[in-house]
Amino acid sequence: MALPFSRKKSSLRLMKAGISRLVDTIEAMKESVAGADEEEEEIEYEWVEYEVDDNHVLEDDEVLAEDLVDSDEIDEDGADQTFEEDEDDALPDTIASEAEKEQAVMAAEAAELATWRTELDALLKDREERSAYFKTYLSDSEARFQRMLANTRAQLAGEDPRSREIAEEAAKVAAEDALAAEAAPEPEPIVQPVDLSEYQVPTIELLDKPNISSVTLVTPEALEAQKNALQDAIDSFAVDAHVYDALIGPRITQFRVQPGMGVRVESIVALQKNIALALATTNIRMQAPIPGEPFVGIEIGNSNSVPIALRTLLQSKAWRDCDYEIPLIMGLDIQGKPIITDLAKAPHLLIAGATGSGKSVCMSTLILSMLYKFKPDELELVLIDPKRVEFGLFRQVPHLIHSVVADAKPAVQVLKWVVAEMERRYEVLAEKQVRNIAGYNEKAAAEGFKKMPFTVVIIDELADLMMTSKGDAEGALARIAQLSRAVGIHTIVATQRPSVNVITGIIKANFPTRIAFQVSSNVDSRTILDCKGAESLLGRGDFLFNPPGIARLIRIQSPMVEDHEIIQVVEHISGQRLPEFRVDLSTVAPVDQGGTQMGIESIEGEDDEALLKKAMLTVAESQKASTSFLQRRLRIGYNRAALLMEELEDRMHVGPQNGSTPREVFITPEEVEWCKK
Ligand SMILES: Nc1ncnc2c1ncn2[C@@H]1O[C@H](COP(=O)(O)OP(=O)(O)OP(=O)(O)O)[C@@H](O)[C@H]1O
Repeated sequence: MALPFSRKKSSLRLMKAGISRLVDTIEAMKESVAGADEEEEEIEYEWVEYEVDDNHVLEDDEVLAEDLVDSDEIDEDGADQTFEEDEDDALPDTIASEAEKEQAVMAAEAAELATWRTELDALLKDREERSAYFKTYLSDSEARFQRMLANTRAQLAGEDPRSREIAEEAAKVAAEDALAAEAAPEPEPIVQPVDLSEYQVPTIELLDKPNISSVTLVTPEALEAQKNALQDAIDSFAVDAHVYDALIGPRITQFRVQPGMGVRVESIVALQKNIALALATTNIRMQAPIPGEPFVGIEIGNSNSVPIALRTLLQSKAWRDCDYEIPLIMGLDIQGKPIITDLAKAPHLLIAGATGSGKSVCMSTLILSMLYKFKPDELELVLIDPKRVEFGLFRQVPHLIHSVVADAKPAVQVLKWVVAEMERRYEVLAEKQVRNIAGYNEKAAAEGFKKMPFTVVIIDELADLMMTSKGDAEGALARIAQLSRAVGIHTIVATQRPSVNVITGIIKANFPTRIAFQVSSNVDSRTILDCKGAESLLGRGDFLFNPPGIARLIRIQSPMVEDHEIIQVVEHISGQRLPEFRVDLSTVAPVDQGGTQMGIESIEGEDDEALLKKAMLTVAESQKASTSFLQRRLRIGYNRAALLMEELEDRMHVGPQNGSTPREVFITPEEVEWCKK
């Protein structure tokens, strides 16, 4: 048990006194033993003197040896044997036993002494430690005191002591950094800095000139004829509404119809099929009402149309005056007004539409608008093209940080890399104490360090990624979509399969800005836009867009870009600089192969094939097709039943969902007899 220092000190004093007393005792004993030896020698010596002096004349008081002892006790030499024996035996025995005792006592005391010495050593060590601690404490206190003194002096001199402290701290950190920098070699920069001061963004001469002026979209006569046919159709159903006027757009004409007093807009909407019949057209779209206007809009395709040139839009005032962070050219609206959106605000874009509806052309337009705006050090591009045909023309673009990804598996890995890059960027922002990329780039301009580029990931077919590894692809996309806006990472994702297996709830929730090209059914339209309408589009670049922050859809015609235009632009910029790929997939975890269980492919798995056969038999025999019906009859979950129903629809065994009307069933029990085998 450790004693308090004061008590240890006093016990030390006591021990010291005890030791000195013990040493005195030992010395005294030693002296007494030595004294006894000397005494013995003296006696013997005196005895020899008596022997030698034969002629000695006795004095009165002297006694002869013969008087003291019997004559037989004295030998011939006169020596007294008895006495000699007594002296030899008795005296050394006493002394020896005495010495033994003393030795035992000494050994015991030496052991005690050793114990005391150990304790003493421990106490001394403890004392040394305390002394070292108090020395450090003292020097710290002195430093603190000096600081206080300096602060007080600074205050007296009218300075802010905190600024001095901050400066001192900064100097300390700088010194530590310098030491660390000396110790660790400078890491190789991933991308070698390249002088881009000479870099020229492409000129509009590289794009084709528009020839829209030479085409009459709708002749006045045709317009008048359409207007009359529309009015007749409305009148023939005894609905009080008046065709007010028409707006002629690049692809469609919108007739604005004003309902009469007390007429419900629904009564006009109900005439959609009849109006299509009267105008001998298929694709009619109605807006009831046109947001913010007292009209119902009836949109009919123009008899003539001409592709819109990207060049026209790049020359427009809207583009030139645009101050968006990442401006994207979308196209022309119904009135022929250029529509440009800001990807930084979107901040991600989901594009869906049937095959051939114009998605790839639209994505090429979006890429070109970025290439016309950004230098390679301002924008990084990642192009994922599982179809292998769409982005091939862009493979030399210097903005690319990975070669165009053609396979789904590496594509998912690239997405994982983007997640890691996003996290790295957050650390960089934190280091510079800024909240987002805009703040970082402002600071970079003010302080002269390198700006952070925007990164845009463009995926041409999401379905392929979802089939390869649904879990990983969906997880990575959701994570990027949720968090990457602040660090300047954006995604544009397209698919031609607008089913719930591809555009899942998670994807939809994270991609609020969506584009719907023409789709085959209103169910697909609802999957993409949460409302019908995309099934009535005209195809070839005609799309509906819900812009960020606006709660209504805009109908837009996308510009057309031909392959030779893309080639010319890419040659122009790649002639100045070639891409330097910095994405390192070896740093990313491998792709999870188990992610397809819930995907589209799962229907085609062994167990699911059996389930699909059961579903076909059930639907054919009952002539009923609804998800909840399948759910009950096959005793499966809702998601699985919905997946089966979708598959039945894809295989044209059942019709599409049409509001509350039951789906049509196109298969008979005889046709699916084979499913029983
Ligand atoms: N904006 C447009 N203006 C005029 N024509 C267009 C436009 N967009 C597309 N087209 C026409 O439609 C065709 C198909 O377009 P695109 O390849 O973009 O379709 P897609 O939706 O990507 O099809 P898929 O999903 O099969 O790749 C084009 O070759 C072109 O002829």
